[in-house]
Amino acid sequence: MASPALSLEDAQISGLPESGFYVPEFLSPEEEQYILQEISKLPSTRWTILSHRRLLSLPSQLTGAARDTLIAAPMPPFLSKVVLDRLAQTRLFKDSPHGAPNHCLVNEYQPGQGIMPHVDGPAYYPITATVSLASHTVLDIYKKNDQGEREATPTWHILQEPRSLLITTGDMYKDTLHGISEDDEDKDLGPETIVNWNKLGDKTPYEGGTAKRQNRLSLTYRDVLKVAKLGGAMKFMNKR
Ligand SMILES: O=C(O)CCC(=O)C(=O)O
Ligand SMILES: [Fe+2]
Repeated sequence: MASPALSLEDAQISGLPESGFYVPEFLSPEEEQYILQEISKLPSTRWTILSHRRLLSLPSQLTGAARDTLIAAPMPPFLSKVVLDRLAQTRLFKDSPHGAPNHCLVNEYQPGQGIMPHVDGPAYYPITATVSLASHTVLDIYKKNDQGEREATPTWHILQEPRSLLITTGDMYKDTLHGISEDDEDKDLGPETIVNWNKLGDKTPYEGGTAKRQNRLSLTYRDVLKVAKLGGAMKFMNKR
C-alpha cells in the first residue's frame, strides 16, 4: 500500500529559529523493530566506541585529509527502504547536491550517555534528518553569542519521541549548537520547557514531568557534499 504523501507544512516547530520540523510516529513500531534488528546483526567491529556512546558510520566513515569525503556506495537497504522513501515524499532534499541523503550516522546512547554540544559542520549539505529509535531523549539547543561562541545554557529543548523524525536546516543548522545531557532521566518536562510539546504524538509518558531514558539509537541522515569514486580515492591514498 502506498503511504500518503508526507507534508512538513504542519511540522514546523514555532518558537525556534527557522527551521526545525518535528514529525511524531514517522515510523511504525514494526518498522522501528525491523531497523533495530538489522542494526543488531552488524558485527560489533563496525561500531566506533567512544567514551560516552557508540557510533556507526554508514555506508562508511568519511575519508580524506579533512575527513569530509564519502566513497561512493549505496546505503544499506535497512537504512534506505523505509526512511529514505518516506523522506523523499517531503521533497526536503530536492535541492541538495545528490537529491537525497547519502550517509547515515547511527549513535547509540545508554541512559546517562549524551553528546557534547556541537554544530553538524560543513561536510554536509545543511539539512540533518534524525530518526529516534527505542527511547525518547531531550535535545538541548544552544544559541551562539556575538563572538560566535556557544552560550553557557541551552535556550530550547526538543523532546524526541521514539519513532519520531526531527529535521534541522536553515538558521537552526547554521546558528545553533545541539547536544544531549548525560542524564538517565529527563526532568521539568512540559509545555513551558519543551518547544515541540504541542507536536508530540503521545504526551502521556511525559505529562508527569519526568521520564526515564532507555537505550536509544538515533539515525542521522545527511547529504555529504564531496563524493569520490573508489578508483579516484585509491589513487589519492597511494599518493600519500
Ligand atoms: O542522537 C541525536 O539525536 C543527535 C546526534 C547528533 O547530533 C549527530 O550525530 O550529529
Ligand atoms: Fe549533531
